[in-house]
Amino acid sequence: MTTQPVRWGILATGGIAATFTADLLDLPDAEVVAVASRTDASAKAFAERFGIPRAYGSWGALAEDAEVDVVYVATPHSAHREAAGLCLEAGRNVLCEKAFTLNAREAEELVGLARERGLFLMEAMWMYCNPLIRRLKALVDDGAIGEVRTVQADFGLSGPFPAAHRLRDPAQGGGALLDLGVYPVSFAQLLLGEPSDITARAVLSDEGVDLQTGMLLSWESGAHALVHCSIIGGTPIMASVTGSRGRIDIPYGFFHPDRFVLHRDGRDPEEFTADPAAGTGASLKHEAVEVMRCLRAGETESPLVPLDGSLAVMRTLDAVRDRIGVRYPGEAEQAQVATA
Ligand SMILES: NC(=O)C1=CN([C@@H]2O[C@H](COP(=O)(O)OP(=O)(O)OC[C@H]3O[C@@H](n4cnc5c(N)ncnc54)[C@H](OP(=O)(O)O)[C@@H]3O)[C@@H](O)[C@H]2O)C=CC1
Ligand SMILES: O=C1CO[C@H](CO)[C@@H](O)[C@@H]1O
Repeated sequence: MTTQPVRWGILATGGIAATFTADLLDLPDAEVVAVASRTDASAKAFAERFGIPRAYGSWGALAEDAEVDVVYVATPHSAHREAAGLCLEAGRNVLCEKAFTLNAREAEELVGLARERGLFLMEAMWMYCNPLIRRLKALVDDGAIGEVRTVQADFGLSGPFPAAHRLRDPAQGGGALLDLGVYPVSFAQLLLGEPSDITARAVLSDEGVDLQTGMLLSWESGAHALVHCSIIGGTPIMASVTGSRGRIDIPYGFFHPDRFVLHRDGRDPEEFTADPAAGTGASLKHEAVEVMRCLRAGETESPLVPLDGSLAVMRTLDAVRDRIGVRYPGEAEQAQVATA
């Protein structure tokens, strides 16, 4: 039996759009049929580079393309709501880059749209689709280290990122938290769910984005997560999960691992490594494969990256930003509308 390829549309032509498109083109059951940009020139250049048949100079034109099965939204965070919303309203399924949106309110709107229309929507939290992260979660859920007491995870890059870079620009949802902190927070919440208490401290830039943020997330069980992110310092980018009967350590690059070590109390350490046949940990193919599996199975949500999980992460990021005093342009007005 032959499988019809899933027809992808790419919305935006920046760094991750190119990486993801290259990975898609390597999958035999995926086809990239269209790309959209804010400008015709950029859409055409991207289409030529990757051999994509249709190039649109507007997001709306891609959203209206009924020959597209799913759109990958790869804009800066500030535009996820608008771009993904346009696509959902026009009847397209959507894979939307992390952080899912600027804030939980926007995320709820997208989830509402998708659920009302019976369309597929997923945050591109590729870490959750990584085979070793899935293995780690299964081990923890099966009690391999007992009851989880502490999660530690960090993601810091030294840059330097110039003031014009999206990571420093409030108008693009810049800062360490939404771009990098979303990984350690999502890691902790994968294992422990939504925290009941949140403490955070940050150093802010002159533009008002967080340069580095330290967070202590707490759960009623007594579990803690110590989480850190930075765009002014290259941290180890490691994670560990400590339980009542052992610990799991993930080395550098914890959010796309090729290896981790399980220490069960009283036993020799056990090493888990990626199956090379399944692709490297750093591949974005794992999430693309999951999206296509869901579409073929008629599932509108991925069990690996559930929408309620993405909403819970956005609520945590909102709470952290509330503690550290980061607000993005337009958010003050949104809050007034919401409470009016
Ligand atoms: N999964 C992963 O490993 C990674 C995920 N990401 C996520 O992907 C998203 C994009 O990041 P990245 O590709 O690094 O960003 P880039 O700045 O490289 O690209 C973003 C693209 O979005 C489009 N765009 C739409 N609106 C704007 C705007 N207001 N200002 C600037 N560009 C805009 C532009 O494309 P055009 O000119 O065609 O309109 C631009 O090229 C972010 O959400 C980020 O968190 C980023 C890196 C890695
Ligand atoms: O999601 C991401 C993964 O890592 C990148 C850097 O290495 C980040 O900039 C990015 O946004």
